[in-house]
Amino acid sequence: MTDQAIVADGLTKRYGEELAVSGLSLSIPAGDVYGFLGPNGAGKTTTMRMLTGLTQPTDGTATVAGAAVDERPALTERIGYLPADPPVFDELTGREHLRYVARLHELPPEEAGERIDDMLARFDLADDADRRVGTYSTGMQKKVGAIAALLGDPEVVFLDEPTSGLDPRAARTMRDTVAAVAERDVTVFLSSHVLSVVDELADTVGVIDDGELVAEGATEELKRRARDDGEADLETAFLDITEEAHAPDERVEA
Ligand SMILES: Nc1ncnc2c1ncn2[C@@H]1O[C@H](COP(=O)(O)OP(=O)(O)OP(=O)(O)O)[C@@H](O)[C@H]1O
Repeated sequence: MTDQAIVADGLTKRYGEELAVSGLSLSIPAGDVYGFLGPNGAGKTTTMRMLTGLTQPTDGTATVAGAAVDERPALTERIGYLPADPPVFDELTGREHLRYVARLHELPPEEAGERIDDMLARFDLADDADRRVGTYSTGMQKKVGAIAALLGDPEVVFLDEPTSGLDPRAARTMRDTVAAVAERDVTVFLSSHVLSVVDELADTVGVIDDGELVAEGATEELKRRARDDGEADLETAFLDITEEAHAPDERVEA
């Protein structure tokens, strides 16, 4: 794996007239936890869909874990993706769904079985593993999606709102799991509106607004930039950055 786990150069996505992501360039070192923040509609999910090969960029290029995002087989082998609303097969049980994902990653069945049992127990899903996913609550489906994203031992994992819909204990488990994954030098691209989660986990934060990256830096540095009185927090930094991005440009008005 190269030193940079995620490299994007001028990544752009246009939906008709709508410019969802505009000339986004990223260079994220391997092993980093990168918090990707932005207001509703800023372009976070669109960026993640481009970086995971699910949506083709209108312009620009990107490489994730050494695979170009249009090299689907090589890319999907090396990455995991937990979308905000993970797709699940209603007719399968939780365990069957995860076995299917393990087969896609060509995990040996015995190893897959052990890993699935371990993750189901960790997420307190063991007792429900043999029930149809269609009968699961939103939070239970999110847990299955998270296990599926991590099952193939990805080099880079994309997590869109990983704690939303989870009860406090499950949210804690999710945060601990992400921290443990990051300890193993997996690169984590984490998008969440829950800034305490990003603050806890992210080494670096990037802020996207109206499709453009408007700030990027070490989490602590971004917080310090927001306040110089020692009361720095990520929420203040986020509000300042996104307000500035929308402030009328006086030079243009003059
Ligand atoms: N399939 C699509 N067709 C048309 N427009 C789209 C499509 N997907 C996203 N968009 C538009 O692209 C922009 C960015 O959307 P995106 O879902 O990437 O935002 P987001 O930052 O993930 O927002 P949120 O925080 O609300 O989830 C929005 O204006 C959205 O309406």
